[in-house]
Amino acid sequence: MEHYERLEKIGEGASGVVYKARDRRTGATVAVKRLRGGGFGDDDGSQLSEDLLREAACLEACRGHPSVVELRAAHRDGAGGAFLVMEYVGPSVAQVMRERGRPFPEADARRLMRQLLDGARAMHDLGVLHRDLKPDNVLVDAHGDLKICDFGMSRFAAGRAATKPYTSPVVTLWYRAPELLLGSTEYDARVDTWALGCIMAELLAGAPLLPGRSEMDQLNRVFDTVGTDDMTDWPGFCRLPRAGSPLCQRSRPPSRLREMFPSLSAAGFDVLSGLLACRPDRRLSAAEALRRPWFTDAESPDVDQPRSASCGGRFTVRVGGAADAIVV
Ligand SMILES: Nc1ncnc2c1ncn2[C@@H]1O[C@H](COP(=O)(O)OP(=O)(O)OP(=O)(O)O)[C@@H](O)[C@H]1O
Repeated sequence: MEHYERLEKIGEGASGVVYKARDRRTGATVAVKRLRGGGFGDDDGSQLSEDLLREAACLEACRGHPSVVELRAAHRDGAGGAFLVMEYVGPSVAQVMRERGRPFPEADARRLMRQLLDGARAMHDLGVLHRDLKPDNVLVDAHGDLKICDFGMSRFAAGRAATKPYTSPVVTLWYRAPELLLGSTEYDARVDTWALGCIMAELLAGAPLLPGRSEMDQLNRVFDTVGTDDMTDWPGFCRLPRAGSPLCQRSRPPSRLREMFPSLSAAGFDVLSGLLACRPDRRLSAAEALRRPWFTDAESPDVDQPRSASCGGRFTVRVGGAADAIVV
């Protein structure tokens, strides 16, 4: 890690500490994530963990997409420290929203959601599930564009053994899809699109949509907000570990979502309610959401277009740059 001069700490979470740093060779400002237990000047000799390998592999798969933070390198040092070097982006959406203190107008929310959905569509096409989308894990660059970060919970969906269940719980509570709250271990990319629905609501309202205090409180809030009609007639429902919970038996009023967002256009509400469909098989995928009129009929297409021409196949727009010393 002698190539990087550590500047200030910019974040800390469950999996590691993130520092702003300067690449001594190029002068570029980068973000260095040190896996908890690794070292950045204070090595404790731990091994590069499986988690870091997975995070680096998922980031590398998505590298080059403008809505995904760019991985520059993954390092192991002699002492067993483990680091991810990324482009330095800027503050998180969570920080920006806290400082801003008011909701985003619908046109801005649409521009931001287009970028997030475009990134999600690309990662899902590549078989990557993020599994921890939330405003803290979306960064805002100097142009006001968004980049998804923190692939610490991510994994590849493709190629898994059919018998191997996914981990549950994943996703920070407030953004956790109902099937996860009900204990599903056979979920898919729609857990990410639920989280994106929660983020969309937060951009439009200026406050979290479903700030639960416990898993059961979270489930209660989900059902009280979007109703249960569509969930309980889902064929997979009765196989969910918590389907027998009294919370699922209680009768609920229909969805309150529309009354919570009265000034949102019909096209905007179509996307919001589609992302927040309780039943996962009726929830919009990222690709489907991007085909809805809210995006396709945008009034100002010239200023509201995605930053890459296409995210199918390899998105070549920003591929390049120095993927130096990838050691994964
Ligand atoms: N490339 C980057 N550029 C700028 N800031 C970053 C970058 N990567 C991470 N950060 C900052 O560091 C914080 C923590 O990073 P990250 O989410 O990857 O760590 P974590 O340990 O997995 O956190 P958590 O447990 O909260 O999910 C982010 O919320 C963000 O504020």
